[in-house]
Amino acid sequence: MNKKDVRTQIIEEIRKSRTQENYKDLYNKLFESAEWQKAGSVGVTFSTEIEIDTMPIIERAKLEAKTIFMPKVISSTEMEFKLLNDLTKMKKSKFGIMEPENGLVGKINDIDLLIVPGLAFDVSSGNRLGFGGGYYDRVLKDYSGDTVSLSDSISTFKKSIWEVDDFDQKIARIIY
Ligand SMILES: Nc1nc2c(c(=O)[nH]1)N(C=O)[C@@H](CNc1ccc(C(=O)N[C@@H](CCC(=O)O)C(=O)O)cc1)CN2
Ligand SMILES: Nc1ncnc2c1ncn2[C@@H]1O[C@H](COP(=O)(O)OP(=O)(O)OP(=O)(O)O)[C@@H](O)[C@H]1O
Repeated sequence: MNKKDVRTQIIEEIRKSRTQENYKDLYNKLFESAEWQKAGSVGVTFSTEIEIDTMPIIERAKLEAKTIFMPKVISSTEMEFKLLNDLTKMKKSKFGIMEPENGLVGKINDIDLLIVPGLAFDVSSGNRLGFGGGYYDRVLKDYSGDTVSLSDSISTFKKSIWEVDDFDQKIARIIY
């Protein structure tokens, strides 16, 4: 199937049947992972209502005094990762995503662990289907740190049902 159709199908499924599945296991697996434990800095999004809530991850990172970076879209192809702290002002983007408005911009390879959002994951290959901006594909191309994604039952596939492109970047560890 083409990516667009798979996105539409998955978003529809999430809208009708994600009953705030119990994500505690996913968070716990993340916090127990070696990638998380050794990360001094993490890159994490501010989740939208159709995504797995990232607030527990942000809170835990704060508690563990990790440096937190959050993406902000700056053009149709680029996003930057801004340092998140008590001085950060958040603002809703035109795509409806809360993003940091101010703050230092981090270099991508200063981030030890990127928690990568997505709509669908092929857990056998690490292939990921995102929301269609290609933002993470571009970032991950030049990124050498660890990557983790959390995937609930709707988003988890044993094999990609979408067509995988050459520019698609794999996720090193999918927690599901
Ligand atoms: N919570 C969260 N934040 C995130 C991401 C994410 O997946 N989740 N991103 C992950 O990359 C980046 C933003 N991703 C975006 C992906 C697509 C479009 C976009 O162009 N949307 C168009 C429809 C495009 C299409 O249909 O192909 C639109 O809404 O009009 C915007 C932002 C950074 N922040
Ligand atoms: N490395 C790259 N260089 C140039 N263009 C790219 C690159 N990676 C992706 N793109 C472009 O981005 C567009 C969207 O890609 P794709 O549909 O795979 O996004 P996605 O991975 O689902 O989105 P996201 O990463 O934002 O969550 C594609 O049309 C592709 O042309």
